[in-house]
Amino acid sequence: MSSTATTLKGQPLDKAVLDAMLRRRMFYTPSFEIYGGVGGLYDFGPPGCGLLANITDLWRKHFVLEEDMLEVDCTVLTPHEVLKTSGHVDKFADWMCKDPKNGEIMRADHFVEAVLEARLKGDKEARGQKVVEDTEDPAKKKKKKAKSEAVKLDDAVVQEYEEVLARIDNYGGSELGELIRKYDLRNPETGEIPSEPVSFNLMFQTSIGPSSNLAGYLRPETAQGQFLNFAKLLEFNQSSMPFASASIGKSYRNEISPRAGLLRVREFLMAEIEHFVDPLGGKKHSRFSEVEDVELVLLDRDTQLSGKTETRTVKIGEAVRSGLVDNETLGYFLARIHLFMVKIGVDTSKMRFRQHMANEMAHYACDCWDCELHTSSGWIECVGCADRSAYDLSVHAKKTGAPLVVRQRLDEPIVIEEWEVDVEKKKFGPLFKKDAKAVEAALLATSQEQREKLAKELTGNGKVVVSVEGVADGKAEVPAEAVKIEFRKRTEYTREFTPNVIEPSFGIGRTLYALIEHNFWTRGTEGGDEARGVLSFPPTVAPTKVLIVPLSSNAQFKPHLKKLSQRLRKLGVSSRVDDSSASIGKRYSRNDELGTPLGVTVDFQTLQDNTLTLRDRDSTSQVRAEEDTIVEAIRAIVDGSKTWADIEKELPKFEGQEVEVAAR
Ligand SMILES: Nc1ncnc2c1ncn2[C@@H]1O[C@H](COP(=O)(O)OP(=O)(O)OP(=O)(O)O)[C@@H](O)[C@H]1O
Repeated sequence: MSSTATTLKGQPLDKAVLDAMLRRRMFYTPSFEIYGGVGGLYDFGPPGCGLLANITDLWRKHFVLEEDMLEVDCTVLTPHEVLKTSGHVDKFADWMCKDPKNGEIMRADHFVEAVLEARLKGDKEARGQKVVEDTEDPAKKKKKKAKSEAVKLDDAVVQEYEEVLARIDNYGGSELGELIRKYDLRNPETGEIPSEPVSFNLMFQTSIGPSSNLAGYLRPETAQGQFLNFAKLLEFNQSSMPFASASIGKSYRNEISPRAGLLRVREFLMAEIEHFVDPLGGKKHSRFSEVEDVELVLLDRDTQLSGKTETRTVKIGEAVRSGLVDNETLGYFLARIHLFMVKIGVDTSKMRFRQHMANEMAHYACDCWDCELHTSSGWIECVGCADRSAYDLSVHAKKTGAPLVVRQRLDEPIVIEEWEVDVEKKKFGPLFKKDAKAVEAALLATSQEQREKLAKELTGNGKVVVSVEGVADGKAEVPAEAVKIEFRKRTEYTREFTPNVIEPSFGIGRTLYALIEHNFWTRGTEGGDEARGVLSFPPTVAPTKVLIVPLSSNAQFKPHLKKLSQRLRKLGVSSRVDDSSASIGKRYSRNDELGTPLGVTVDFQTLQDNTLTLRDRDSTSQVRAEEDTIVEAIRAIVDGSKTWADIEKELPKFEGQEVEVAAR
């Protein structure tokens, strides 16, 4: 597949034309623009809102309803302690470096990537080879600044650069610093080597309440709220496993250098699923057989490690059987993500699933695949699908002492001999006051080995000393009257385990933008005409489904327009009347740019026989029939039960207005 961006009809994508159209039609617009704007913040206009709402509605139907997921809506404001425990306070960071001359702050990995790519481009130019733009994600890069110079490189150097680029998401701060020094990477703007990369936490910090002593953050993902509600959700689900929770909501990340429109912003809509599964039994999925023949385009870890980006098309059943995808549940969700993307109108030739390399994975993940969509900004991660193992539930349980576990009745009881800790809760309160819970949690989180040692300490010294995070000196002394540690034998009738979590995490804004590019094309460029943009969204996601146009401003058309709008409204089909003075062709063109799939014209013949014309956005062909038939055709197209080709076969073709459209 070529990595240059093309339109739906294979034309080279003119980003400037598309951007101008999106601005003109107010899909989205920089926030606070009249104050100069703030990087990475965007407002959505009417068609953008329609598109967002339809994508999230389809998402809810495809995942939440189809799979009986338990939807929750948790708060954005999150106390420090929660995100400290989850690891975000310490690890949710990118590497940042600074130009010593002009003070410019850059994301270190993006900087290395941009400069190396510019050098490779220069090498190709020097060798007289064709340069293909956008080989990777320039949304991340200082593309404009990293201009290439036609300088030939050694073959070995080219290979080294390519290997670095294939693993660019894999480096830590010191490695990025080493690369900068080793390859003498300079900011093209100033000719300077940037400073050593330092870690920059991406969370927006705030304080909750007037006394400012409860530190908090705007959540960087919706996941934590779902984990903290796990025990209640399990109970809601009658303690039955596996099950999934889901949430749609805003998340916030203080990106170092937001750019490329909606692709890297500081406030964005996420739709996340946490599927809780028993870690024993190979993480099977009961509906895997329904998707095992779905073919996915995969870019695996080993291919990337060898510095390549070749993909292969594999049935997900095969990928799981061969161990390429770790387990059925992960595979099931990759296939379901693929099917969702197809449903909303993503071009499958511009979609791939890329496996994360070991160091690239988030601090909690044990296997991860990204669904990437190709755009004019290269390959963009739109969905991350990670196996987060038991990480989150375990750390929150350890910190709070809350039992974030599943208890299952065993068919055969088992006898267990082990060290047990009994805490005298009544003594703990007066002894440790506000730290009581943390001390208790620390004791209960001890391993069998530690308990054996502590038991000896308790008998020998009449007290134990345990490490407790967040208390003075990081330690607490627990006297023998407050705790018992004994080796006991017991019969278990239930099994207790911490579920593992498979998490598909969607960025709706990125998906929306990629969808726009995948459905964009232009017509009318033949014969020197100005290009007219079209967005060929599937009817289900199109912001407005029907444009209603009267032939002229004649007052006699008004009752028909009103009646038709009301009928469509009753069917739940969104429509807009355009009774402006522009020609019918212009009015249709305007709506082609908004992605409106159908157009109805009310003309003088309507007044006589109640017939209407119905126009298809993509082919511009039209049919004519009586109002009831047209309304039924609209309903069928919008709910997906019929296509335009079906309607064209059923209803008489109409040639009249097309002449006017074409002759504009
Ligand atoms: N700054 C952002 N702007 C828009 N969408 C985002 C942003 N960061 C993440 N997302 C979306 O949220 C999804 C899940 O987030 P995740 O933490 O996996 O992203 P990420 O790996 O940090 O992304 P990236 O590496 O591009 O920064 C991503 O697949 C993406 O669609």
